[in-house]
Amino acid sequence: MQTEALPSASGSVNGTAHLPPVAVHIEVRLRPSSTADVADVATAARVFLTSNRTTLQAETEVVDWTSSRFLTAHVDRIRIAEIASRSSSIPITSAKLSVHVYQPLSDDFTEEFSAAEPDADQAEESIAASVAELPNRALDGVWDSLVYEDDIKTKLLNYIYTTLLFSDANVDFNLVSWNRVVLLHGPPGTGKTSLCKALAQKLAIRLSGRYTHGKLVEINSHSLFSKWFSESGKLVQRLFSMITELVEDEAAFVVVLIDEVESLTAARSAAASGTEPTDSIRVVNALLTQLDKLKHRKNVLIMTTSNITEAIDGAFIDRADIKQYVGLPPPKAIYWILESCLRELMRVGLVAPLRLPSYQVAASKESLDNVMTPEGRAGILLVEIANGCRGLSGRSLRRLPVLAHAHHIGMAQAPIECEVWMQAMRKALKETQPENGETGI
Ligand SMILES: Nc1ncnc2c1ncn2[C@@H]1O[C@H](COP(=O)(O)OP(=O)(O)OP(=O)(O)O)[C@@H](O)[C@H]1O
Repeated sequence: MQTEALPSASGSVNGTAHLPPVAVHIEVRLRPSSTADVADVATAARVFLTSNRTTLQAETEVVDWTSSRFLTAHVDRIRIAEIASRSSSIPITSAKLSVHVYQPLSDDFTEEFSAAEPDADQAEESIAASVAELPNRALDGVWDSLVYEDDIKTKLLNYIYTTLLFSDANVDFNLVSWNRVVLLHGPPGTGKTSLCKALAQKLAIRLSGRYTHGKLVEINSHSLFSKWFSESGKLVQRLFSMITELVEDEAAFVVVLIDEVESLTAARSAAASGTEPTDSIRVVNALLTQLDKLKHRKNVLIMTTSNITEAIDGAFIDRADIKQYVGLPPPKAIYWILESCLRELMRVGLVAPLRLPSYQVAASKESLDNVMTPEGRAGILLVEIANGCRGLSGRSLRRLPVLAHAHHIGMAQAPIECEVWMQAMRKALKETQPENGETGI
């Protein structure tokens, strides 16, 4: 079994004197031009970390590896990803390093799948799905950019670990079964689609020991309910035969993403109440049948998203192994998101560099000692802004720096002091909040 590629389900420490080593996942990205042997790069990264680190901190970039000529020639990013422990930092002596070396492809490796018959006139208008090769450069870093307070990301990774473990152990499907379907639901702009794509990328990196490559199939739900509606049932069948073909390649791990799944599955209940044509029942039934067929495959995962959970067909919801609510971010997550925006603007030179304190420090009374330093003032101001942003989606938050610049900074010479930029964000936030307190951004 090769399930060690993902963190264990609990990751907890057992309290005995001789603790087993803790799995630490290191992700190493090869340069596009590198032809180095993956095993050599993994060894070099392992040697570098064990000789230059005393502790390892989860979710951090390693930046000082350029002292290794071999790594410099072949690698452009090393990241300490997850640590399978409750603690986010562990001594290197307790760590069992799992090094995952990958070389992402460019976006050009995306194909489109038309819903129409190959020779039909409407072929161009009816793109039913796109298929991207993974790992993909466009998706690199998305996983790290998504911030949730409750550990949604670990939950998803642990679910995949469980399904791999159960599949490898040949658990009898008649006795214990699962459907390989995940449903993320919640308000718009909370990162559901991004999280699905980021998970697909993560799996392609993490499972590279057992699958040589990954595929992300994005289904366009709307095109399945096209104006050629009576054709939709057949269309679902054709689409899923294409997916089955991909899944038959056992060297590939395939993630199928169905966004706004309610548009596909609401139809059956509407049909039952007489407001939808019976064709739509056929589409939903075709979809459910096809999903049932895929559950026996080891190398596939169906990720679905919805903004309106109430509208989803009950039979579909019942098939989802994980139904995860993805809500609006709380102040702590808002702080992290805005801080990541500011860090990016500092990286490109639009904002003057400043080391912002963590949320815990900035929000606690102890930090008042630092209130007079630029870092302390900036931290306190950012906490205030984060509190004022309650109720905003991640999408709106990532837009706030743009509005701040457009409305309040304009032509001023970069780099702008961080505090000035934050004041501008505060003004932009106020302007978008109508009298009743609801925000309009
Ligand atoms: N929790 C979050 N942390 C960081 N960024 C976030 C978060 N939530 C949303 N975003 C950002 O908001 C943008 C929109 O996210 P995305 O389209 O994935 O959301 P969604 O929930 O699928 O929205 P919709 O339902 O409207 O399609 C992305 O750029 C994403 O990075």
